[in-house]
Amino acid sequence: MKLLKDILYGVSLTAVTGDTNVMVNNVHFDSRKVEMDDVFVAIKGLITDGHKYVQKAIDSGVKAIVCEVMPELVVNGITYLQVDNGNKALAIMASNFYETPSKNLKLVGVTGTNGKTTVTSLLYSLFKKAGYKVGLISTIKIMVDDKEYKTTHTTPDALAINYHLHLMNEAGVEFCFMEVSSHGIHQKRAEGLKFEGAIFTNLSHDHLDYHKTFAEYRDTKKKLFDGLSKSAFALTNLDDKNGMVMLQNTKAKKYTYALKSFSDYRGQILEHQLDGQLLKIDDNELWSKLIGDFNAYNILAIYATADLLGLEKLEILKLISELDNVDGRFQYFISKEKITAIVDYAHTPDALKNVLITINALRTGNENVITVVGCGGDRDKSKRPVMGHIASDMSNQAIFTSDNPRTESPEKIIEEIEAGVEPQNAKKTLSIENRKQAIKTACKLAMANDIILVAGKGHETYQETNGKRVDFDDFKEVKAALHDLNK
Ligand SMILES: CC(=O)N[C@H]1[C@@H](OP(=O)(O)OP(=O)(O)OC[C@H]2O[C@@H](n3ccc(=O)[nH]c3=O)[C@H](O)[C@@H]2O)O[C@H](CO)[C@@H](O)[C@@H]1O[C@H](C)C(=O)N[C@@H](C)C(=O)N[C@H](CCC(=O)O)C(=O)O
Ligand SMILES: Nc1ncnc2c1ncn2[C@@H]1O[C@H](COP(=O)(O)OP(=O)(O)OP(=O)(O)O)[C@@H](O)[C@H]1O
Ligand SMILES: N[C@H](CCC[C@H](N)C(=O)O)C(=O)O
Ligand SMILES: [Mg+2]
Repeated sequence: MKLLKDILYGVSLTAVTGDTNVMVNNVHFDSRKVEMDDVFVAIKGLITDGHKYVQKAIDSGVKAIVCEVMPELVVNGITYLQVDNGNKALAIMASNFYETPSKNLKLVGVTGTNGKTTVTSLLYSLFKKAGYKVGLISTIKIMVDDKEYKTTHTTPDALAINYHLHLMNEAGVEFCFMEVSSHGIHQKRAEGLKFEGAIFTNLSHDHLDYHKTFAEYRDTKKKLFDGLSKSAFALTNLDDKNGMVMLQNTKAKKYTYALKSFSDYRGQILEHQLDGQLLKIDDNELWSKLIGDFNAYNILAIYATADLLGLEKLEILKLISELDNVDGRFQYFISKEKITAIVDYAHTPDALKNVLITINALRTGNENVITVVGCGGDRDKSKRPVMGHIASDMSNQAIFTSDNPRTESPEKIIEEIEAGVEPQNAKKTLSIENRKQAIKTACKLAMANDIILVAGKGHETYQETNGKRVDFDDFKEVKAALHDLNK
């Protein structure tokens, strides 16, 4: 049990009815989870409004209600706290409830359209290899040092973040690397956290269904940097058009990394092949198993971060050379018949383009590139034709298929992807709604030395249709299909 008054520390209250000197059990923002003596925080969501469930929470025995709008009838014995923003209040209360766990470790947030999972996961592995206890909050999983927890979001809700940071405190974790998505920032899931530093990877087209305009999307990402303290570091990609925008209003110490411009951390690509690339960073050569210009940026970002967090430069370079690809990010294998199959989480136009540039740069002769790709349902529709254009223009054959249709019609999504195909590329495309069949077809079409790219789902192990998830793993599917065809 905790004192309500303590949990409310730092929350700006506009009205209070009842006693704050009471003991409470837990904090929740979902009426279906509250129990006796909990606090219920009512949040205005996109689908429904938490204020509608205040009575239900009271029926379940809560002691206090945090709300933006006071109910007309207040119940005796319940404490009501009015706030301007329920999401913000929830985040501060979550941090207080777990005794500000972010201040007991060095927390680094990573934001940007692409590369967050790659950068956070690589930093987690690098610091583990350096002998530290490390935490990770990512799209793929949450790690409390060696213990793995499942996650449903890239940036979980404030209670889940602070709960896991608290577990990290208990386990003696010293560094935690965390993805900070634009939805997460907008819904204030990371509000009240004490960041040691923040990293910006890049900004390109995504989530324009949610943020409406690109400027709004950019400004949401920027808020992570605006909120940093003077002692924190803010590290940005200087080659990205919006790299410096992120640092405009930050109080933190500013650092830059780049491949093309003069920057604090400068890198150069000397050589690249399918199994890795040779880079030059700070006058030292470094071999990395991760390929593609985009990974050169990711490597520079982790090099700079490790340096800013106090690791020795030469040790960092040695450890980077030991790092493997992150699950579902340019994960590849070569079949008996020398067909290369690559599974990659490219689910945005920019990521797809980067991956195809990287693949095309690896071609040595007239081998074909066959791309299997789809776009998620209930997500930004405007990226669909753009991805259709990129896939068909940059591959010899593009097969459009389903990628988590969610509540939308898979055929309609595919039609929207097809709409971006230019007439001269039309004969290079096929549409096969069933992803398994699409992958099989790609494998049938492939000949020795060809490259198959299966894009969009990366590490995901499911296909989601109408709220139901069925097991599906691109890497297993493409491996099995090539094997069955004896390739
Ligand atoms: C669009 C979006 O981000 N929605 C998030 C939002 O849900 P919402 O606004 O729809 O909430 P709602 O259903 O309207 O409910 C409003 C409130 O009423 C409460 N409620 C509801 C019903 C009830 O019976 N009782 C009750 O108390 C709910 O708990 C909630 O507090 O708040 C929920 C609770 O935190 C999130 O789970 C949910 O994420 C949904 C599932 C989601 O798919 N989010 C994706 C888009 C997302 O966040 N993605 C980013 C990564 C994107 C990227 O960068 O690529 C991420 O960080 O994962
Ligand atoms: N620095 C980068 N710049 C551009 N593209 C990248 C970069 N790093 C990775 N990618 C591409 O984007 C895909 C997604 O990468 P990653 O999962 O690291 O991004 P993310 O930001 O975590 O995405 P999400 O928003 O879904 O969490 C990769 O599979 C790769 O194709
Ligand atoms: N974090 C991204 C992941 C997209 C992955 C793709 N496979 C899809 O389901 O759209 C999102 O929620 O938009
Ligand atoms: Mg991610």
